[in-house]
Amino acid sequence: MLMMDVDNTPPRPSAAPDDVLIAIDQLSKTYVSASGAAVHALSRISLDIKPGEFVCVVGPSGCGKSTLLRLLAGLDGYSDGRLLLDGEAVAGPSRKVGVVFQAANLLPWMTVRDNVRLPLRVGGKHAPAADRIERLLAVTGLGEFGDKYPYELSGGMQQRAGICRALARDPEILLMDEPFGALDALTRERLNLELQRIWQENRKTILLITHSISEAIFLADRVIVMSARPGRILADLHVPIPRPRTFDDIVLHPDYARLAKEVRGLLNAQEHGHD
Ligand SMILES: Nc1ncnc2c1ncn2[C@@H]1O[C@H](COP(=O)(O)OP(=O)(O)OP(=O)(O)O)[C@@H](O)[C@H]1O
Repeated sequence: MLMMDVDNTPPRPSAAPDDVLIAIDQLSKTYVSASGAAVHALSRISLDIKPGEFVCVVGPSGCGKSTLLRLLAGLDGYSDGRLLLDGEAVAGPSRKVGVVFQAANLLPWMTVRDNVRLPLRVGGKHAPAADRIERLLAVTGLGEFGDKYPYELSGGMQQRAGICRALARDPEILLMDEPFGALDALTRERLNLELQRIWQENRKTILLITHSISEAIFLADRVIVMSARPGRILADLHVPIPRPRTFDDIVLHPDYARLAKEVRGLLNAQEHGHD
């Protein structure tokens, strides 16, 4: 008998394998509420994300999606488990990571260009790559708006500026928490198309949280479905639909219908679990 036929599965190595950029291993997070009660937000989440993958996370409200993103961004500490970015334990915010939240949070007294440039200045780079900033503005349709102030922009444009700012330092990983949640449906679809294009051009690794099943399937290589709190992973669904995708085409795709039904079924079961 060949030795390799024997099932002696090795223990998980301490560093993630080369083809894993984000390694989440048995990750748990418990908050202590103002009244002193323990709030179990995440329970033993395990998930590996490869470089260049586009992963969308859906789940019921309060299931710990934003918590997961904050832990990945190094903005909060975890209670148990392991969290590695590029083989290194997350111990705080990293230059490898850009974050986009639901509100663009642009500084109102700075122009769009200065807002986008801000992470480079804060990061101590004295000669921010002007070309790069201009290219980012152009790619996101803000080429003509660099000198404007945030109040002069629509909500969708502000959100695009927020994406530019997150990309300014050329991070390997982009974490997006409901980035288009506050926008009208058409603007949201347009920005989904733009994000698809930006991702295809740059191949960042993206983890995006959304409440929209169609947005998740449209954008993702994988859709992760989380349970009600404490958040666990219920399903990790591969989206085999070729890119570039359009909304008109994708809704007619049999895999779209199959995946949407599966995700909806899982989420509905969670809602009923609360009854
Ligand atoms: N700082 C905190 N202190 C105590 N509890 C918290 C804290 N932050 C979040 N929680 C709780 O942890 C749970 C998960 O919150 P989180 O914001 O991660 O959920 P979510 O899935 O992103 O929700 P939503 O979809 O509504 O944005 C919730 O019950 C929330 O009340």
